[in-house]
Amino acid sequence: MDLCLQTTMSAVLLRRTTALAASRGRVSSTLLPPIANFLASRVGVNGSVIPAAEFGNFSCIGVMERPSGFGFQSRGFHAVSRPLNFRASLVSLVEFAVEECVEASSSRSGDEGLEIGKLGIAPEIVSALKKKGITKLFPIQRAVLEPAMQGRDMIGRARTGTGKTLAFGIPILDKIIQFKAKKKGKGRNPLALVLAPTRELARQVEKEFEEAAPSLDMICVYGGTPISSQMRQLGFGVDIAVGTPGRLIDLLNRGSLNLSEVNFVVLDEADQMLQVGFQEDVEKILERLPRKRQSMMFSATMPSWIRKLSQNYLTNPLTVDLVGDSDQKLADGISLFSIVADMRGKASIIGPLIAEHAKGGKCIVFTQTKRDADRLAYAMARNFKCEALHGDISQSQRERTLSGFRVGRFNVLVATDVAARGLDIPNVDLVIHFELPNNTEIFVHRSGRTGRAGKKGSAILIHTQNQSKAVRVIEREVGCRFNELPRITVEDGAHVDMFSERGVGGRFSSFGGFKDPRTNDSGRTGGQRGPSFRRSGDYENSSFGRSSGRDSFGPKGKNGGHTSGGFSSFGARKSNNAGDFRSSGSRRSGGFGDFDSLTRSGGFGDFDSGRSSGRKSRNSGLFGDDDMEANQSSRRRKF
Ligand SMILES: Nc1ncnc2c1ncn2[C@@H]1O[C@H](COP(=O)(O)OP(=O)(O)OP(=O)(O)O)[C@@H](O)[C@H]1O
Repeated sequence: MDLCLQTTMSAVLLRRTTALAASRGRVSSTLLPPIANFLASRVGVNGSVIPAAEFGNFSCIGVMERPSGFGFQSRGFHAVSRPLNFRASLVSLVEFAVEECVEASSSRSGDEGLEIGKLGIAPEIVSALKKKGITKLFPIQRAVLEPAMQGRDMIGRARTGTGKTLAFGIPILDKIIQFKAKKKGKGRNPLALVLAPTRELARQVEKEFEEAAPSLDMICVYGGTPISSQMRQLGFGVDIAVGTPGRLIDLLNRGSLNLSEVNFVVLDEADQMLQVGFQEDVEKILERLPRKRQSMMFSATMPSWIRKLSQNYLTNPLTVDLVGDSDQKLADGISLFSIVADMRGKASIIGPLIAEHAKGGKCIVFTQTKRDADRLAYAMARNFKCEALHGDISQSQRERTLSGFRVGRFNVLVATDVAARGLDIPNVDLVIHFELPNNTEIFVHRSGRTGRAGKKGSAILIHTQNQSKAVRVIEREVGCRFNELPRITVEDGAHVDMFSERGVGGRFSSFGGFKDPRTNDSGRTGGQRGPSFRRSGDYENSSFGRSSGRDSFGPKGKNGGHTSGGFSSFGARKSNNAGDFRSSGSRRSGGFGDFDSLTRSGGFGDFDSGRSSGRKSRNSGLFGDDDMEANQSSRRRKF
């Protein structure tokens, strides 16, 4: 019988679940079946349903079906475990965790009992996580743990920075540790494979796995690094392989990588992995995996097309969606701002924005193109210690740049969307969208580099007056509201010109990591060294903090608040020339010229209509040799 595993529960049902839990006070574990039956009867699902709950702004939809028996028996993996392929003690303890989810929804109170140490997870993982200060499961981890331990295929969606890596990591690591303990031997071929879209993300996932399960042997494979050492390491034997598709295919083709024993495969950032142009590579890899395996897809964004497409790769997938369709899709801690600037003045307002909003922490500025990342980083180097990150930068420099940013050697990273997804860098307090992203998914991911793991942060979208309509589209699609910042005027002397030929091409166009060529100042990290500015009264009075619901949509008009006078010490030059870039003669293909597409495409509201039109061309030099930084100039802007 076809087990209907993807069940949509309406908000009403969620509330009923919550109300049910609340009406009974502390929900005992014995209530789970009645709740499940209640939900099942309402939604007409023939099976059991994990209660849904709300965690603050998290709408938790956890739907579970009867055990399908689909698992790992074919390889004898965990063959001696219970019918559901996991240890009985864990079952009851995970039920307890679910119970607490229900309770949390009613009381919004603490989550005692969710301690990882009490869930029957391998002690090695428990103590390793404890060392990192991780002692309790985050909601997505709670929701995923039980079905993942059962061996269920699944689609997992939760907001950025909410712990998806460990959500799929803990069950996989636990199973492999148990398996190895029983087998008492060293595995040769990987038992788990995680595919990530960028090298940096692959490394991060590997690191997180390694830290959580130090006894397991991991390999991380990606381009731009010598393949021979990866081949050697594979020869010694590994438990888990993490990598980007291009290098994985290379290793497969050379016969160094054998995926025939993979029991678990994860597509991290699945919606990017399955975009047109990238999907073929992923498929080539999936074809080499055993048919019987557990497959999971995770992302903070799951456009409708991916749910349909996922049927090709997953068997009876369970959807665990903590975002939902109607809710706002950004992490709770992110305050959103927008600011109008004309094309030429944009670079000049970044300094004031950083000084005001980064609060001494780190800032990532996202550009649309690699060239603009170089130009802007170069131009900003006058006042800030900053570096560029994009796919044309050598891998070794990319790694130096990222680690320098992590440790605070410099505090401003100017990056293309190669850094938009997944990267978990501590203390990023501010994200600046220097240009509109191509679609709302990218907006969500870029913004999600701040406000992670319950922390607070700000994201500022810079746009021209002409792009106001696109900003409204983002608000609608993401379910958020921008607080508009007063326009910033810049004094002539303080103008940052990213279009002067000094910063174009040549020296800085294909590598990052440059220092301020003029001051050679290496003392301050991220501090503003440039012209001073001050806040206007307007600015102080503007309301900060993202409004999370429609009720808080203020009375401010669409473009209200564009008063001059913000940062009045810059005030000599007041820019009213929105759009004048087009006539400046500096227009480059694929760069700001893209903004024209706003008027050309006329395509608002098509965010969910299909996949990105990004194309991958290994030979074009527009991509790293294997990761998935899209060629920005070839992408169709959806706004
Ligand atoms: N249970 C937990 N308790 C405390 N911190 C946690 C927990 N789980 C994960 N974290 C931390 O939260 C941060 C964000 O986790 P992670 O990178 O997995 O988020 P994500 O949901 O994958 O984000 P993105 O969608 O941006 O990829 C990491 O620093 C991670 O170590």
